[in-house]
Amino acid sequence: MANHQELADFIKSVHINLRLRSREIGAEAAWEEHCKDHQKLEKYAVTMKELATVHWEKNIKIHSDQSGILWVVDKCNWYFFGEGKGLFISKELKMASRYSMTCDFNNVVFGKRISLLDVGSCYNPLSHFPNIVTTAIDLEPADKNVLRCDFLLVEIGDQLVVEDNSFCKQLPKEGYDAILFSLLLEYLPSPRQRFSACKKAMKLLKKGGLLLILTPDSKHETANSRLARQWRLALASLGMWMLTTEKLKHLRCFTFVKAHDKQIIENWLMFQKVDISFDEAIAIPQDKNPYDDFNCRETELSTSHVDNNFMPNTFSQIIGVEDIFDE
Ligand SMILES: C[S@@+](CC[C@H](N)C(=O)[O-])C[C@H]1O[C@@H](n2cnc3c(N)ncnc32)[C@H](O)[C@@H]1O
Repeated sequence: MANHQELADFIKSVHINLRLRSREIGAEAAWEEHCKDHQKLEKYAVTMKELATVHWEKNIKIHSDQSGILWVVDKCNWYFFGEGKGLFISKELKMASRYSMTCDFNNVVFGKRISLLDVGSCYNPLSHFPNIVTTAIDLEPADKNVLRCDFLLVEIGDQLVVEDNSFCKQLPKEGYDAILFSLLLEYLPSPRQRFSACKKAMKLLKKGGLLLILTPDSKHETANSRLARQWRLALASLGMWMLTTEKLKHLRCFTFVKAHDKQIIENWLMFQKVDISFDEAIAIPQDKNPYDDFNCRETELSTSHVDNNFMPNTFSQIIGVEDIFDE
């Protein structure tokens, strides 16, 4: 078994190589090249699974109330079976009345178990929770229950289409109660690709459905608040309200809800100061990192401060829930 640092270095080197390559030849071409490197993708999958299940698992046992995965389960239970959904509906109604509009919630029905699409799942960590039925997809699955799929390319249609070799060809439109992007967006090298992933999530979610985003952030509560605001506006332009944002020690966790009526959120957006194009707005601090200290292209690297945020784990305390509608 490799040690934690070796595994972490390899993961970071893959992310950084992809970002640097994307600067050289453009994000689309770099992505295509990356996806053809099956050996690297396979090594990434095995490494990520080992990091999470062997090394991070130990910490989860000590801090069981603070793991990223348990945060997701907790948030889903709060939203679908606790007060979250009702809270959201009353807020959206209040917002509708501000614009003299009405909002119809009759077509929103969720079952007793949450259907959740885990994008970039790696090893399907949510498979053991009784309230959640997962569809787990990944570029390179690390578990037999994960479907092979490039979320950026997958088609959207009437139903889930899986080919013989567990290749997911199509996902169902408005087919999911919840979608999870756990450490997914920063893997994608450009803001446009991240925006396009969020756009796809919007199409796949039911109205009133939940998009949960976990992204590495080890800085203090407000350090990345400008970026967080950009994300909020970009997601709003797609028709999703930011419901909560919580800063854990190494993570920022967001929940967004697909609006029941897109017109209401469009009205809200008209009154916001928007100084960036939405498809460039899902930026991350690493986009501006020159990586001057990144000399070795494959397995070894001198550590980058920003990318260290990804490591070593996904825990810490929850320190607050923001009210979405109060500026
Ligand atoms: C940093 S790992 C996170 C794994 C897991 N979600 C977690 O939180 O521990 C990112 C994962 O996203 C997958 N991924 C990246 N881009 C993807 C895409 N376009 N479609 C599907 N999976 C993708 C990678 O293969 C990798 O397994």
